[in-house]
Amino acid sequence: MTTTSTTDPIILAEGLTKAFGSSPGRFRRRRTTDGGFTAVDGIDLRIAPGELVGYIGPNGAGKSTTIKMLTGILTPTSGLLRVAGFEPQRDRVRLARRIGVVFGQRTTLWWDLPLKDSFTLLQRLYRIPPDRFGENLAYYTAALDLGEFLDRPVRQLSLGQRMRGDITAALLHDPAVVYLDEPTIGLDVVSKHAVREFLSDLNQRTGTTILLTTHDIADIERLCSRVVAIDHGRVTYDGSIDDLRADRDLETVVRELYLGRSLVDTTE
Ligand SMILES: Nc1ncnc2c1ncn2[C@@H]1O[C@H](COP(=O)(O)OP(=O)(O)OP(=O)(O)O)[C@@H](O)[C@H]1O
Repeated sequence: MTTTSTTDPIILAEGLTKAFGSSPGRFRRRRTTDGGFTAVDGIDLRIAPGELVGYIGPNGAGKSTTIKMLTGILTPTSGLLRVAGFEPQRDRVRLARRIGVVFGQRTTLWWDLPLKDSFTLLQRLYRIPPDRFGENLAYYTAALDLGEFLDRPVRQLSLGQRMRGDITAALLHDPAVVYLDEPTIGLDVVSKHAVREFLSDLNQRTGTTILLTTHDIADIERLCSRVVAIDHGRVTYDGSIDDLRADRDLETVVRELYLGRSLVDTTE
């Protein structure tokens, strides 16, 4: 018998902090007299396998910095961090097999190569077995309607086509956790809808854990049963959008979440 349960978090952060421009432990406030800056300021987060969580807040709140720590790109200044049982910055290579990342404002695809060649390179990089790769590529080609531009160089793709390519690239190796940083930014209404429906289906079909950063409240409404809002590097709300909507209209919810006011303790 084991004491571990299926509800053990797949993402666990305790007191997660990232300060730029100075040494660990020197920050008590976000801006410091020596010009340093605390982008993420003691975040606690527990995300269970299979959750689809919206991670939102105003510009500069610290969302991308958090995601960069969750992938191992940035090293936390202090605090505890585990993703799929790994310490991201120490186990970056092993963790890479368990996570997928999409940065909506950038592509991870090879610009001059046909889209399908990027996928083949990723197969080699992640050592995806040929059968599995074939199945996944066929699935995503159909689900995201990639067929007509698989042979086109990435630089010739529209934003919506490129985004669908990036999402596929992040999923070909069957990651347990996917971070999506603004996956619908700049897309037209139809493409946004297609991406949302795809993500919802992915989450339900495979149980992939998804952490989604977005400024589009429709993404949150359609996809996320739970929202974590941050501002000035601190969590201001962690709960369901329905709880917020019980006594507020949507416009007020959006304003409060994106202005970063604390919805937890309104006496502040
Ligand atoms: N390498 C860095 N050095 C110094 N400051 C940084 C660095 N990276 C980010 N910051 C600062 O940390 C703060 C948080 O940035 P971050 O990119 O995490 O915000 P964000 O919530 O993702 O914002 P947005 O919604 O605009 O993408 C910002 O004020 C940013 O200027």
